[in-house]
Amino acid sequence: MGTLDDERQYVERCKAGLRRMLEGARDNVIIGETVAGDRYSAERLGRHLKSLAKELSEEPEGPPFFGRLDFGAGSAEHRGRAYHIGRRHITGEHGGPPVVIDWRAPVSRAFYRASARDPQGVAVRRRFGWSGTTLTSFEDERLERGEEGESRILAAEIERPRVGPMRDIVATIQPEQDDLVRAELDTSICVQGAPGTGKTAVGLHRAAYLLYAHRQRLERSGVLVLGPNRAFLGYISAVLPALGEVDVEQTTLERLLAPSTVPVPVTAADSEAAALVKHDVRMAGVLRGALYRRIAKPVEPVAVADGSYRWRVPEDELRRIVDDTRRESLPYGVGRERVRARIVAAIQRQAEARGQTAGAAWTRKISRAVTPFLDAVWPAVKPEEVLYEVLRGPAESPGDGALTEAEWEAITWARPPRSVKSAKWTTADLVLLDEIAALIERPRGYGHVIVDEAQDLSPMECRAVARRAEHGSLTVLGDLAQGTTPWAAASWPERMALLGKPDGQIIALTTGFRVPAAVVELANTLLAALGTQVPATRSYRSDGRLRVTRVSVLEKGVVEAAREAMAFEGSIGVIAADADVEALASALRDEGLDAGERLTVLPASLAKGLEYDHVILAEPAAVAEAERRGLNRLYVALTRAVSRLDVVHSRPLPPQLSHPTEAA
Ligand SMILES: Nc1ncnc2c1ncn2[C@@H]1O[C@H](COP(=O)(O)OP(=O)(O)OP(=O)(O)O)[C@@H](O)[C@H]1O
Repeated sequence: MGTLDDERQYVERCKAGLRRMLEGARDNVIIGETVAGDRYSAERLGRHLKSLAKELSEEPEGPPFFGRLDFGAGSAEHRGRAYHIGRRHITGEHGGPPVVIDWRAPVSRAFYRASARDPQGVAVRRRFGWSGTTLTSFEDERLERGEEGESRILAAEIERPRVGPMRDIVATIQPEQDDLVRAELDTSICVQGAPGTGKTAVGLHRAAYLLYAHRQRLERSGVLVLGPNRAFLGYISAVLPALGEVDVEQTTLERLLAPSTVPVPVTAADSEAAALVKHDVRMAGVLRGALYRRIAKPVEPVAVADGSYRWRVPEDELRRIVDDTRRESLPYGVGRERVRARIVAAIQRQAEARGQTAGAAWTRKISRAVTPFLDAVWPAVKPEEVLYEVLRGPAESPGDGALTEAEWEAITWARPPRSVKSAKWTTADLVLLDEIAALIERPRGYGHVIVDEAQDLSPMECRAVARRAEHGSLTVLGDLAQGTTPWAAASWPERMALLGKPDGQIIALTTGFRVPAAVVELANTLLAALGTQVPATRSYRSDGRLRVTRVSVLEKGVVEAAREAMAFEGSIGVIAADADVEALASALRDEGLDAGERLTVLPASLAKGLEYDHVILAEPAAVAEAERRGLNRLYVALTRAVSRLDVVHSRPLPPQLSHPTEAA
């Protein structure tokens, strides 16, 4: 079974294996550069090998493995074998079996799933403890003998003070999480989970798993991760590269849509009333109507001069062509070209009937000549031209009845810009422009899309995501209780339908790995007021501290709390209503408690998805009052702490939040 010394020697074998892989990769780069098939494949191969070599050489030297499985008599396939399991596969000596198996390989699954009740052939599961790159300990569970216990190494990992960006959880993925990580590629799933149940972690590990299990398919089609904002993306961006996956596109919906719609950044803002209408799913019908209204009935024949002859396609034939094409429900841009092709074909038939042969050059010439007709009946159009028309307001009658007069009024420009070019667009407009762009030409799709904080997506945003996953699958992550947008989801089945996957499975995660039990208890007192039905959760963490302090001057109280927090290890987040941030930041600065590596002052509106070891939540009442769904925002802010939460308030706590010291 191996002592600690044996295992340390094994670490050396792993290091040697990694060196061999690196040398091999470098040699291959040279070979790849000289063995050129065609230039394209040589370049591709070269790039691939270079990135492998680069990845291997730049990889931070972390522990080469975190676990080991020894299979016993109960396993037909692996009986008597032992495997070390790590973040990446490490090849063995002389073409022998690998010294470390990738955590995503089928055999590694038992590491996460085996239990005393269902040992899955595993005699012993070993977990390793590391201090940096030094192997310090291990723990064994003799599963075939029915031994299984709370792991200290697991508990230490979960309770470790947080610093810096998010880390991977490969060593400690829990069985209910593993189920989701390894769900089939073709299955779309929706994960409802309370704060800190590991939704984000699961989503990122699922991306890594899918790329491993379906590399070829997904390298072609791509994997996309969508997060709520840049701060969040910065926080999660290191996880996938640490797992060896560098080709996953991680972005926000706004950044994904902007380049394909308007090349300029968003410079205008909507009123809440306007945004509500623009994000409503009925806008899809309004936009479709506005686009297709551009198609006109042919009112004269097409006449094309060809040398001394003039070809004619009569009006009724043209009408038939336009009507037939419309019925085919093609994208608008494809429809236009289809009409062109059909007119050219009609002329070609006439030419052939006269004994003329139609070569490629002739066809091109006729195609071009048909353009003025096309421009009249099926004009080429840009998305912004269509939206410009819509936002100038309905011409005579208020559209097709999809919106009420008041709704039209809300979205109509008070002072319409003079031209499309001078129009200023809002973030909601980006979504509308994307909808129109997709009606004109189908957007690029992905093999798999992972959407985090999906409860905040509007119906129109859901459609934008759905389009990108039309031929792929989705992992939807969210928490109905953390919905803070005016259009936040009230139910998952409805959202999954809008996301184009009505049959997606909805699964709940119920164990929290971030927030200590005492803090969860306080946050949960808000749930009743949030009006959402979410499953109860249990916190894995019984440690941690909650302190609620009433002070007379908020800034002073926060400074005091921050000073005390500095005595502990780990990151500190001061979370406040957006309007209070500046004053608090300057008070902290004045006291020499500068925001830096350890301490961050952040507005409640940006706290979603993030976590800090120690959170100081300033004036909950101000957070709750700042917006319509302020209590949901407060729930988010209350659930960011890993070890300690300090609630500092000068005004009474919101009545929906019940805390014993307040009641007393
Ligand atoms: N199996 C696990 N082992 C160790 N740590 C874990 C595990 N699962 C989750 N965590 C940790 O718990 C914390 C919360 O995870 P994560 O951010 O993924 O939760 P979430 O459900 O997305 O939370 P929120 O709803 O607040 O955004 C992270 O620090 C994560 O690394």
